[in-house]
Amino acid sequence: MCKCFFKKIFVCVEHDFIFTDLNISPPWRLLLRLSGLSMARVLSLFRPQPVLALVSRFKPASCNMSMDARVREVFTAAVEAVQPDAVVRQSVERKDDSVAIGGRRFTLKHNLHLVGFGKAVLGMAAEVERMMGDHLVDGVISVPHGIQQTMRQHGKSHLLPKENGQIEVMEGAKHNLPDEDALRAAEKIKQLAKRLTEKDLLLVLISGGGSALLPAPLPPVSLQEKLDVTRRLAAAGATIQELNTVRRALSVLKGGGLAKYAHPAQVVALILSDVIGDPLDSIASGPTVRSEVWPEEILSILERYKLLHCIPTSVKDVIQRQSRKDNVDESDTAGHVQNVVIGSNSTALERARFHARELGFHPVVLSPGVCGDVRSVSKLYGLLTLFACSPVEPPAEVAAEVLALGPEVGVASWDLCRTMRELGERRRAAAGGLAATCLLAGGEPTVELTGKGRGGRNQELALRVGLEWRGLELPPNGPIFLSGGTDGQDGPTEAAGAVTDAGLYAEAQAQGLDIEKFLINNDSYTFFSSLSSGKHLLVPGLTCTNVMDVHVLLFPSTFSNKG
Ligand SMILES: Nc1ncnc2c1ncn2[C@@H]1O[C@H](COP(=O)(O)OP(=O)(O)OP(=O)(O)O)[C@@H](O)[C@H]1O
Ligand SMILES: O=C(O)[C@H](O)CO
Repeated sequence: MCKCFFKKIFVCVEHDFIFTDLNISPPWRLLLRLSGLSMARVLSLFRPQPVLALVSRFKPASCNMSMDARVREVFTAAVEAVQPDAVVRQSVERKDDSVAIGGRRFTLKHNLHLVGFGKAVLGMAAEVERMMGDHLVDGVISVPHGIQQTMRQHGKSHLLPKENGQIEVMEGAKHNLPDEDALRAAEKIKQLAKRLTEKDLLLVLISGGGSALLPAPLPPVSLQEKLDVTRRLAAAGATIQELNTVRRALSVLKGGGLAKYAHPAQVVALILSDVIGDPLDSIASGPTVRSEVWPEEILSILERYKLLHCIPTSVKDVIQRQSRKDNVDESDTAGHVQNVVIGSNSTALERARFHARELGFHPVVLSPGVCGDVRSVSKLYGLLTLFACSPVEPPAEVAAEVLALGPEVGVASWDLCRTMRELGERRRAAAGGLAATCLLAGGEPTVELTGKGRGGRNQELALRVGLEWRGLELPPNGPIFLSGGTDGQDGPTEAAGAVTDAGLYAEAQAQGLDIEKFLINNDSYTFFSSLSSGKHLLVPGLTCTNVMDVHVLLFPSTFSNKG
């Protein structure tokens, strides 16, 4: 009886989830509920394209599904939540001749203009066109080289704007580096913004990769000079915040410059975040975010990475000239710019959490901000595995070790304590066995490149977790770990990441593969491709979105077949 009640509540929440996904307003929701239509029918009526993918998510969890299939399903659900069209649908509400975004309503009078830059904006633009195409006057988006063809090949044509519509799609920034094509796109975007009046509404679509797709160096700095500086900084290990602080200082459009050009039009930026903590000024270097440039700050970043002596004079001059560049004028504060984060790693983790529960696992979310070297991160997951799996209470030193790792991996003590407590409670409840639990995290760890092999941070992390598990006494049907990039591409490889189980080390040994040797050469892709015909690789193809990485660690139940 009690179980039935909770099931009903669960189904209601799940249905609300679908309604939100489809952007169906509350009165329609009520009508649809009363009509008794099945959710599959609702899905097919309102959104035929991804119907199969969504319907498949709502099939009951099969007891016969392998752990490998389940961990991959949780990842797929995470990526689905941040599909570019879905995030736009969920945050923009069109009603007659008006649109509500981020709690504000704007009147549409054939006054809508659109610009965008980043790896996910093609699909975002296609959805804006579907929802508001009748009021759209013009649009220019700057997207990665070759992305339209790739999307057609992957059967994702619904994420492409209409061929002869109002949106001009410009491809550039080959290999994620600013180039002449991206420069031309940036100039067109600037010109469009410049033409606007106070009657206009400019939608700015922003996602990861936007910095390289919107280059507009401040004269006399040339594109090549700016590229050289950012490249050297990246190679020296600068963080994305440091990199983009320098980019903002050398750019006409970054750091609020685009919003300044669009003034006095209303500017609304829809942002899909690919930076830990969603700092608005760092995502694509914040072209709609008011920013101040402090020469001392830029110079200290360049000094930190020992680059001060080798930067061109033009760059030095531009930095010194801006004693205090305030890129957005005061009218900005009067509310003509609105920045709205419409999707992030947390959005993906939230859906993953939901789906893990559907599959019968108790979800525990560690943090969406895991960073630091993959060695430290894999050590953390090794230690947390002890909390979930050890037959007796782990010694106090283990908790101390976890807490000591916190600052290195960007996770607060509070989150670590909460996670250890929850894992401990699950273990105690299972009285010496395992309780079906799903540990989730996200972020962007780093790899120190020492070799010349092929790999990526997700595959290397999965491999290192396999190594951490080597010495532990884990049940044969024990934990399974997945690390995957939500963009579908991990480093310069075809895979998004990999899946590791407790038997990985023995499996590699049996096939004559020396894990340590592969790790020294940063050759994780070659390792996983060679092991058991690549069955541990995660290869979803390009996903057309990017909210960094997702980590899923599943512990099965040893008390029922469910695990
Ligand atoms: N052989 C390798 N093994 C492990 N990691 C690698 C290897 N080669 C490159 N990498 C790492 O891959 C990262 C680049 O990967 P990727 O192209 O997925 O970038 P990204 O950060 O996801 O890009 P974006 O933020 O634009 O989506 C770099 O941090 C680099 O250190
Ligand atoms: O484009 C960029 O600057 C990075 O992807 C961070 O948003």
